[in-house]
Parts: sequence; C-alpha cells; structure tokens
Amino acid sequence: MNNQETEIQLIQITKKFGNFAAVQNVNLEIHHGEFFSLLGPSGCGKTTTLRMIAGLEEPTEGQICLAGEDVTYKPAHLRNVNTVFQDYALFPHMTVEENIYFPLKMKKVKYSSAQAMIEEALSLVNMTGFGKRYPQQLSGGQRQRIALARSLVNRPRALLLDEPLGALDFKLRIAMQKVLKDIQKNVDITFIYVTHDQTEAITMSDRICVMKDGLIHQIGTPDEIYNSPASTFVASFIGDMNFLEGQVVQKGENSVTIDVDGKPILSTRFEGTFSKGDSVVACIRPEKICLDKVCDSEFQNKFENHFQASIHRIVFRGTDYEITLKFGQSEIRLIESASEFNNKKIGDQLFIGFQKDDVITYLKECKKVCDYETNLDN
Ligand SMILES: Nc1ncnc2c1ncn2[C@@H]1O[C@H](COP(=O)(O)OP(=O)(O)OP(=O)(O)O)[C@@H](O)[C@H]1O
Repeated sequence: MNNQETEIQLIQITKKFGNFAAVQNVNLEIHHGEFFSLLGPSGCGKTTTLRMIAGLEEPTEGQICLAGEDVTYKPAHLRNVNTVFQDYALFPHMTVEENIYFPLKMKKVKYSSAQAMIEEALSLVNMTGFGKRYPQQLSGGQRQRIALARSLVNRPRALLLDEPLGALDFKLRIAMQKVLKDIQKNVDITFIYVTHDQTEAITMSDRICVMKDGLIHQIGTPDEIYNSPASTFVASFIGDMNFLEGQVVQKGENSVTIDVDGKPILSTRFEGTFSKGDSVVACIRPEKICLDKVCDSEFQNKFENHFQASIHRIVFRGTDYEITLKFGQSEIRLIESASEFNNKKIGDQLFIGFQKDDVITYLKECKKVCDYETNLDN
C-alpha cells in the first residue's frame, strides 16, 4: 500500500494558544497509503496537530502540504481529507443511508447516482443491509462503522481519525481495530490515527510519531519505537521497561559499563556520548531478562550481565508472573510464563541474566527533559 509518495507534509509547524505552545516545530512526512499514528499522553498536542491537517485550526507558524499543495490557509471543506471523531457525530434524524449520502449531497451528487457508492461504503465496513436503520437502532461499534463509511464514501486522499474507538468497551475496541486495519488495506487512503493507547498504535500502525509536550520525540516503525526508543520518555511510554540508574565506570568504543548498586552492567546500545563518571539510566525490557537457580558456565556464556538478586514481589497475571527482584536499592522486573514459574517465593536468592545488546543507556540528564519517572504512570 505504502509506496513512499508523500501525502502530507508538516514543515516547522508551531501552534500557540495565547503564549502557550501546544505544538512546537513539528516536521512530519506521511506517505501515501500509510497507517500513521500520533501517539502520546493527554495534552501532548495530537489532536491539535490533526486539526491543523484537517484545516480546523490554523498554525501559528509553518506550512502544511497535502499531495504537494500548500494548504496551510485553505479552508477545511476544500481539503480532500475527512475526519472521524470518537463520538461518531451521525445525524440522529437520518437513516444510515442518508447519513452516508450526506457528504455526496454536499457535493451535489444525485441520490440515484450515489446509491452504488453508498452500497459499496456499507459493504466496506461490513454493514450491508443496515441502510434503512436509524443511528439509535445501532450498537456503538456499528455506529462507528457507519461513521467510517460516511467518511470514506467520497474517497478522500486521507482519513483523520481522532481516538475513534475511545468510546467502545475493551472487546469491541479490539474487534474494531481489526475492522479498521482491514478497511485500510482495502482502500487506497492514508490513515492518520490519534491515540494515547500504545498497544493500539503498535498493533495497527505502519509508523508512529511519539509526542510529548507539543514536541516530537520519535518517528518510526512500531519495531523501531519498541526496540530502539530514542529517549527515556519513549522507553517508558511504549511497553514495559526497567530503568536502572548508575554511573559510567568504563567506556569502550562500542560498549559502556555502568555501576548499578555495585553490579557492573554492560551495554552496547546508547543514546548520546558518555564519559567515565557520568550518571546514566540503563534500560532493559522485562521480557529480555532470564532467571535461574544456578549461574553455571552456560548461563554466564549466554548472558554478559549476570548477578544474584532476591525476589521482592510476585504478581500473578493469568498466563504469566511478574517477578520483581532487589539488589541494593535497585529493583528489576521480569516476566516468567506460568509453566516456568515453579513455585518461586519472596526472599529466594536467584541469578538474573540479560544480554549486553538488550541494554540501552541514556544520559541521566535526559530525565530533566523526558521526565521518564512521571511518565511511567501513563
Ligand atoms: N482551543 C484551545 N485553547 C487553549 N488551549 C488549547 C486549545 N486546544 C488545545 N489546547 C491545549 O493544547 C494542548 C494540546 O491539546 P491537544 O488537544 O492537542 O492534546 P491531545 O494530545 O490531543 O490530548 P488528549 O489525548 O487529551 O485529547 C493542551 O494543553 C490543551 O489544553
């Protein structure tokens, strides 16, 4: 679907409300046919960015291009994009068919010539046969599908979706994620999706833009964002992460050794440049850590980082256990499947092991900018 042709371009976009910058110096290039998500905590500027693309908000500075055309000051109705909101916004006094016909009517398309398009839109969202119903005769998920059909019927270049599944319950939300993704595969339309749900963004997107406080922290594929987070904020916002604070004790060309509570931790991946004595944060995903009763040569050969720690907390999560171990003042969490758990108890002294390539190190100064601890709660 994605052929790398640029569909939407934001160049040095800033949006201020009074003196407050809701979006700052944003540069984005979204490709044709891409499923692109704007992800970040509440208030980070996702909706404002989307509204500027839609033409519902004018940027204070910068330029917006759609398919190569500068549309920065073009009114919303003249841009070839449609928006789907969380609250469906269907007209209650109109049938499903009439709702879907509405954007075509605005374009002066006769009802008789619109019928095939309406049928096609209904079929696209798997709602054939529902045309004569009124919105109040539909479930939440069905209403959202009709809202989608209505925004797709006139085949915009891009569809802008602002937390479209936010009002649905968990199971329906998961089902609708699949529906949305399937629809996107079947139409040659760029989707820009706003969400604060990292799982949703990871599972659905071709690329994700992670924002915080109006700034872009990282743009990348779900794999890049998850496995190579550009900041401690991204590391904390996407997935689960251990943050180990320590000092650099040795710096090689391709590796760094960090002292964390008396344990030397070797890391081969780092953001920024460090010197001996620098305070740093070493990040490691819980699923990359292994646990064993013995630290034999096989364990040592497999894991460059291995040391003893004691079990501090155990949380049963259904299919697995989250185990927290303590060494000195530091804690490290890991995940064990229920079948491997084998009656471990609080206080057990065990060996943890992880590979140097799975440790990403950031300068602790990042904490001031990225404030990763606060964002662990998001
Ligand atoms: N019209 C406005 N006037 C003043 N401030 C605004 C206005 N619209 C948005 N803001 C502020 O700009 C910031 C970004 O808002 P925005 O709605 O873009 O965030 P968001 O990331 O979409 O958040 P959420 O996930 O909660 O919808 C927020 O601090 C918000 O209060």
